[in-house]
Amino acid sequence: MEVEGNPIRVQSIVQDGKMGVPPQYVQPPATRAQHNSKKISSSNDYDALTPPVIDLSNANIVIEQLGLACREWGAFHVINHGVPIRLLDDLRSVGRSFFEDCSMDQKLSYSCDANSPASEGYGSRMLVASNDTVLDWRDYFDHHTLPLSRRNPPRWPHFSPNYREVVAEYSDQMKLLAQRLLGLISESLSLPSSCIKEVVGELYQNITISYYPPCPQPELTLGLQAHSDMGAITLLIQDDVGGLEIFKDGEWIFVNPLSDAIFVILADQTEIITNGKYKSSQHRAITNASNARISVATFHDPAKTRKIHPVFKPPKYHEVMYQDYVSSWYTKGPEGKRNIDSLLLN
Ligand SMILES: O=C(O)CCC(=O)C(=O)O
Ligand SMILES: [Fe+2]
Repeated sequence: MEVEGNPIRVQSIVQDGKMGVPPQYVQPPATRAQHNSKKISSSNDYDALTPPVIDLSNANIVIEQLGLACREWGAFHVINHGVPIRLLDDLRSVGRSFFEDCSMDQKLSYSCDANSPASEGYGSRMLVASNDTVLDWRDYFDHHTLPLSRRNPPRWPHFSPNYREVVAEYSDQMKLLAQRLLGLISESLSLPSSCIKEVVGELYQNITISYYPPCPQPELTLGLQAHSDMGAITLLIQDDVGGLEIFKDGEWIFVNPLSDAIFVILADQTEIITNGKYKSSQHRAITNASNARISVATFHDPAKTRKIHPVFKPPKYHEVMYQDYVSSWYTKGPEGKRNIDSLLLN
C-alpha cells in the first residue's frame, strides 16, 4: 500500500482523523480478538490464566519453576533479572519519543527497505507476503544490534539525545540475559548449561520497537497477527497499556503488563533444539481505541548458515539451516499456523 512513493504508516491513518479502519486492516471474523479472547472472570481464575512470574534471584527454585513455565506456557515473566529498571524505562521513553515527537517526514527518513524482509529501520508491516494478507495495526522501528559487526548506530534515530546510547546499552544487557536464560533452560532439561547455546551459536540480535496507535475500531483489527517468533528466544517489555496475548490450551490469554519485569517468549529454534519438549509460544497483539501502546521485542536468533537440530534422540524434527527456516516463514506467512510443524518427522 503506497501513496506517492511513500509507504502508509498506521500512525498517519490515525492522524488523518479517519473514523473507520481501511479495509486492508480488517481481520476476517475468525481472527478478530473479541471472538476468542479469554476473559478472567474471578480472582480464582487468575493464577491459572496468567503467565508465571519467575524470580531469577531465587536460585533454589528457579530451574524447577522455569522448567514448568517452559513446558506449560512457553512464555513467562522474569523479575530480579539483573537488567537496570532505569534502562527499561529509558528505552520505552526514547522509543515513544521517536514515534510521538518526530514529524512523519523525520520518521520516514529512517524507512526500512520494504522489499527486503527484516531490514533495519522504520516500517509498518510484519512481512512481505501475498497480496491478500491483512495488515497489522502497527508501526515499528527495527534495529540490528548484534553481533557488533551489524550494529551501526548512525542508522538509528538521533532526535532524542540519548536514543542511540540507550539502545546500545539495552542490547548488551539483553544478550547477557538471553545467554543466562538459555543456560537455565538447558539445565531445566538436565542438559549441560551450555547445550542450547552451543547449538544456536553466535547470537544475532534485533530489537524491534513496536508502536500501536489507538484504533477507531479495535474489534476489527489486530496490532500484530498471531505468530510464533522464528529465532531462539525473545525478550519483551511493554508499557502499561497492554495488548500482548498468548495462546494456551485453545484460548488467548492477556499478558498483564508488569513494568519491571521482562517477558520471555520461547521461539521456534528452541522448540527444535529441545525436540518439542518445550514449544514455541504463539502470541499476538490486540488494539484498543484510546491509548497508543509501545512494546520492545529483542529477538535472539542463530546465524543464517547455522544448522539447527534436536539434542534428544530420536529426533522429532528435521535438521534445518536457519536461513531456510526463515525463508519458508516469509513465504508462507505466519497467519496463526505453526510453520514449525512442517519440520516434524513422522
Ligand atoms: O507488541 C507485542 O507485545 C508483541 C510483539 C511481537 O510479538 C513481535 O514483535 O514479534
Ligand atoms: Fe512475536
